[in-house]
Amino acid sequence: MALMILPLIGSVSVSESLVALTAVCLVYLILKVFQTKIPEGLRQLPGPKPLPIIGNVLEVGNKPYLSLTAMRKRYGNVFQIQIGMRPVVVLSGYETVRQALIKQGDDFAGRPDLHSFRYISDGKSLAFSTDEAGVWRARRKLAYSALRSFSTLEGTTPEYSCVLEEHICKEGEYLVKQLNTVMKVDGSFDPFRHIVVSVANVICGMCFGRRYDHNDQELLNLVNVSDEFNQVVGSGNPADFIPLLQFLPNPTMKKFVSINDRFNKFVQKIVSEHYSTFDKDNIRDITDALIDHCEDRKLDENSNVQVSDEKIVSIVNDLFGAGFDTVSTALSWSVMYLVAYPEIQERLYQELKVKVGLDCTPRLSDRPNLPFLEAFILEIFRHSSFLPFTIPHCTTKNTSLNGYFIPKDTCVFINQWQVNHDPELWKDPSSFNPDRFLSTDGNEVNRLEGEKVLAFGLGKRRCIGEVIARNEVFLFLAVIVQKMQFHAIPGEPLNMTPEYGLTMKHRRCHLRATMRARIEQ
Ligand code: HEM
Repeated sequence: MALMILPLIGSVSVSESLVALTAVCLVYLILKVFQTKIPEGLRQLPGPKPLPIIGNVLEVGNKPYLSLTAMRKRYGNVFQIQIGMRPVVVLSGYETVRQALIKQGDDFAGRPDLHSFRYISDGKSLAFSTDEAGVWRARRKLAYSALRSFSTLEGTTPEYSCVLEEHICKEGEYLVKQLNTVMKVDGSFDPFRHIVVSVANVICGMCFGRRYDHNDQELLNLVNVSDEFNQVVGSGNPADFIPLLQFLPNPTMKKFVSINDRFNKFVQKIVSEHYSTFDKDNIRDITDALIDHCEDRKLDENSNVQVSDEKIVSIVNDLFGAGFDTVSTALSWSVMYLVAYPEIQERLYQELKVKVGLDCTPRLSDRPNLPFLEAFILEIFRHSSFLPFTIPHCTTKNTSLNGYFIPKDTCVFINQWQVNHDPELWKDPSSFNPDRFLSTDGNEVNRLEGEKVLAFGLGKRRCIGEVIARNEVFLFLAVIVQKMQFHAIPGEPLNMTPEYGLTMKHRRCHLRATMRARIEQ
């Protein structure tokens, strides 16, 4: 999940623009009359001058993480742009982002009321909706505790420390077999296509108590839906920024609604099956646990925050949706970097060979013994910054930051990409160098350096799946690097340029892999 917006001006028609022009004049006049006064001692936000209707979209362009990083050089860590008719405050710089999201966390914990957000999970999304603070907090707590209890449950056999480890090890081993088979049949494979099914199976196991075959059409359709979702929201919905367009025919919006509809139907079908087979004495997965919570809550007369059953059960949409796209993207990028840096791939393999051996599958308990793999993962998050922005935030009251006044209900973008490539924070930020995260003897990860990488947001809205995600990326990578060696197809150069979207992905491509021979020991 990430920046949902930033419209491409090309998708607005002439008639839409004319109507919007009239509207903009009216709104401009109204805004002038009611403009909030800047309190004494505070300054007005700096930023580029906006054009009527379109604001600064031309300067922002289709790589906003780069253009907004460049603007920061001119306007500083807190500045304002206008997207369409909506003012947006852009935050950069590690200390400024920490100040806003941690020290002034409550002021910046809201979500903007964007038209398109109303279609995600039928407007009941935990991550995207404008739930009032008490409701959002109660749902977030519930989601967090469901995730925690269903990932730390005991595995089906004592060989696994927990069910999360069991799911990842089994799916990782299955992925290796699958890639080996595809290599034998086709001679190459599309990494994302296979990784996404393996990762989806881990979160499906926890949320729905089921897994899908790598050729299951229902799941593959859903994965494609998520790919389209990413593309549509990445290019933006003009109606989010020029409100009048909400009432006019809008092809982008139509596609967006249909994509969300297909996703919701997939989850809804599984949830209905759970309702009809629900047994209070046999809670099978997160969906059951949420249904059970609705039942228990009805008995709890002291509960002071009212959250509807629908809003409780729909938490599973967020967990499932957020749980596979992000982790698959991280892993798919990791494989691309392995191929781009063969000497790093070899070092990772040697570390696994020495510290874990080649006869047993790696486990979560191996994490402290594999510092180079940990450093590699941190550098993937930093260098790719595949979630260049957090989900947009919104101010919950009139506030100030670094001496600038920011009114209530202002949309706020957090530029994670800028922090991860800030030359004041990182030596030679554009080079891919996992060693930057290792102690001088190479035996330990430098945790303080690691904490500066922004991938999961910070503070009140920080990702609730972070621990699971980090464990998944670690263990999947350990399993596949131990068993396989990845290469580019000779004569086909690797394209590492990210495609802007909800999560930034590499262009779909084909790679090769060979099994590591066990006799190499
Ligand atoms: C590498 C993997 C992942 C990355 C990089 C990531 C990153 C993020 C980011 C940047 C946010 C927004 C933070 C903000 O608005 O300030 C977020 C929110 C969220 N993430 Fe993740 N995430 C990942 C995996 C997961 C997983 C596995 C789950 C669940 C199983 C998950 C569930 C959520 C939820 C529910 C929210 C919304 C929290 C809220 O609005 O209160 N994420 N994530």
